[in-house]
Amino acid sequence: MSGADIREFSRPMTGPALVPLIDAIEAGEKPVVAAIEGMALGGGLELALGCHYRIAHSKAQLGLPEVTLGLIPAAGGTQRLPRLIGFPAALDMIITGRRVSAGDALKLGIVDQVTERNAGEVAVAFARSVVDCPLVSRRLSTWPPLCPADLDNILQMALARAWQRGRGALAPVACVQAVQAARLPYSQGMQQEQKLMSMLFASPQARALQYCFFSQRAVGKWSMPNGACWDNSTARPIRKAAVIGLGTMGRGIAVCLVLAGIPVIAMETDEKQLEAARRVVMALLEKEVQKLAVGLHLGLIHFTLEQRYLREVDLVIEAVFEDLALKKQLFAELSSVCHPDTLLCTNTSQLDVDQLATATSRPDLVVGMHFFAPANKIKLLEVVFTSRSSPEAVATAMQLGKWLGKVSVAVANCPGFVGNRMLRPYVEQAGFLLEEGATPEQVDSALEHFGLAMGVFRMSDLSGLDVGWRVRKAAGLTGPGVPQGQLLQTQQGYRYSPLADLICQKGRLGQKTGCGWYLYEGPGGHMARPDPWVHAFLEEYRRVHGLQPRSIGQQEVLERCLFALINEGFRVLEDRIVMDPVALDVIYVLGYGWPAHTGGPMYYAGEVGLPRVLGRLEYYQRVHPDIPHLRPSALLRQLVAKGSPPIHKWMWHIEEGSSRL
Ligand SMILES: CCC[C@H](O)CC(=O)SCCNC(=O)CCNC(=O)[C@H](O)C(C)(C)COP(=O)([O-])OP(=O)([O-])OC[C@H]1O[C@@H](n2cnc3c(N)ncnc32)[C@H](O)[C@@H]1OP(=O)([O-])[O-]
Repeated sequence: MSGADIREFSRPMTGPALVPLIDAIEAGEKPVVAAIEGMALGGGLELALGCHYRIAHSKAQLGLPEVTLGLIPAAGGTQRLPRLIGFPAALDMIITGRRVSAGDALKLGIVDQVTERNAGEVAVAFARSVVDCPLVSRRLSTWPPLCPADLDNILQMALARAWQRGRGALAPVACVQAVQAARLPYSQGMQQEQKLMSMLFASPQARALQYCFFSQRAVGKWSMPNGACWDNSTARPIRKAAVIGLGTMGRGIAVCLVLAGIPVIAMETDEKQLEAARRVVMALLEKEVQKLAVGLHLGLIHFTLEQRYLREVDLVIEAVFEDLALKKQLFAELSSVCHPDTLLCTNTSQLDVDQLATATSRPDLVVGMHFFAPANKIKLLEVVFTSRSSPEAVATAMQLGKWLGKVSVAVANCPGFVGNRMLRPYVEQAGFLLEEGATPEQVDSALEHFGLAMGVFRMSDLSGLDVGWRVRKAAGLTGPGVPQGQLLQTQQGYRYSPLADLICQKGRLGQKTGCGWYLYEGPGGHMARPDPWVHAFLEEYRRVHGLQPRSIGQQEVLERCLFALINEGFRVLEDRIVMDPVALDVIYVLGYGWPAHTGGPMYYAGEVGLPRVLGRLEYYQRVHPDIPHLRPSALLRQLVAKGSPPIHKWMWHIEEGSSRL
């Protein structure tokens, strides 16, 4: 049972109230045994906690995921679970919303028995065996709370962890407060639980998180401009796959495939790189085997230097060095080496998938599968289709993503696809703010205070400043033939900040070199500290170029960076790169650390108010007429003119607009 019907949250709840129902079961004189066959989540687990005994099938999963919906368990879970398994374990489950396996639930004491047989049948037999046993000790709400001596410290640490998990998110903090009330008598604790739930239930954050829940499922119902979509396209079975290029991304992708039980040919051209990859991949798999406690055939993966093994695979994912010529050459080779029906996928994050398709004899079987680092952790997968990609190829890549535990989002091929395309104006504004007087830490703290997992400069240092540098060189924006560091340098007619290029030229590439926008404890360090060298560098740059620094507030940082990103999102919709704005929100929440409790960039724009977003962009565009990314998109203007319809109606206006053309 997956808990309360989330769809009911936006309308009056129907059916019997759960709390009195569970209390009545618990108080009853007949032993009630919960049989947990599949999922016991949220209200489902809370109902089971009100029963006197719990039997779970070995494949069952249990959890209280309410926090992921901006809520708290509100049918006694915050009061019964700490009594049953203690405060630390209960806090961990409730603050994270994570699911536990039946085996772990047995170890924790949540269930009384785990069975490989039909849980219902076992529960009936169990009920018969306890029919004469007294129930008084089985009523959790009557148990005294198990208050450890250091409970205050445990709660303080839980509060700090709750805050760290989602800066600005209300629900994790409320979870701690509700569990804290389990030190009181049950009825008083329940009053606190209900009070906190009432505060959260109608909150904008709860609505935003529930929007995220449904959005991540809606993107599975993908469609393409040519009318192909999820329910008229058939995915092919993937009996064996290959990963070519075993750098960081290739290794993560190979791990994903093996964990999904798909045999993998892991291929490199360099012996040393192959051996290094073998060691890393096998270590990652060993770790997953221990963590997941599942049987895994490590023999599923075969490391090789030889292309001949590629003949037997159904799908190839290349993750070689991000160089177009190299990838085109590889795709041309794959055309002749692989079986004619083999899908050829690229993990490129920036390069033109259409050009790769052209390099093959099967452009219809070429799609992008853009994983996000670390590939075996980040749930997002951008499936990039070209105008020639067949619906079957897209359906297969989307399906494979799901098998790998990813949320696959189908996007049309364009520079940067969706995530990186929207990121460009965001990063660009951050650079301009440095020129105008801000420091990297001022910009980052404003963005992180908003809730982003990492500010733009910390994120750049993590991924490596040379990544963006290579892209700008390829775009002809910088490099040996391009004049460097001139006043508000214009490139291709628009304002361009050379700051990142100048930093890279100094060999400051971020964490990997021990310095970038920040200073680290050494190459590979992670502790970002403000760097006096960067401050002096910025002051000198402004002096040389006659730039009068000014104090820049958090509001301007957020508006310039986030609204520029949102504006590009509207352009992505105008260009029909995706067919639904929820796709942009899913991409940013899952792939770029956008705070889920605000719904995602496009949902957030609706919450802020489209007229305000438009007005602020118009203001900044007047102040900075040489920055086209600040020019409000036509769709944003159109939506405001139409009275700012809700997000699920935006695409209708695009259809309406394009049908008028
Ligand atoms: C009084 C308060 C009591 C309590 O404390 C509050 C709660 O219980 S709060 C609730 C706490 N419970 C949770 O937070 C559990 C939320 N659910 C999940 O975590 C996963 O769905 C689950 C793990 C159950 C299955 O994963 P999977 O196998 O990958 O499958 P899937 O995920 O693709 O879902 C298939 C379809 O079912 C839909 N749907 C699913 N659950 C719900 C729901 N509760 N409601 C409505 N719909 C739901 C889902 O939208 C999708 O619809 P569609 O139209 O086909 O796209």
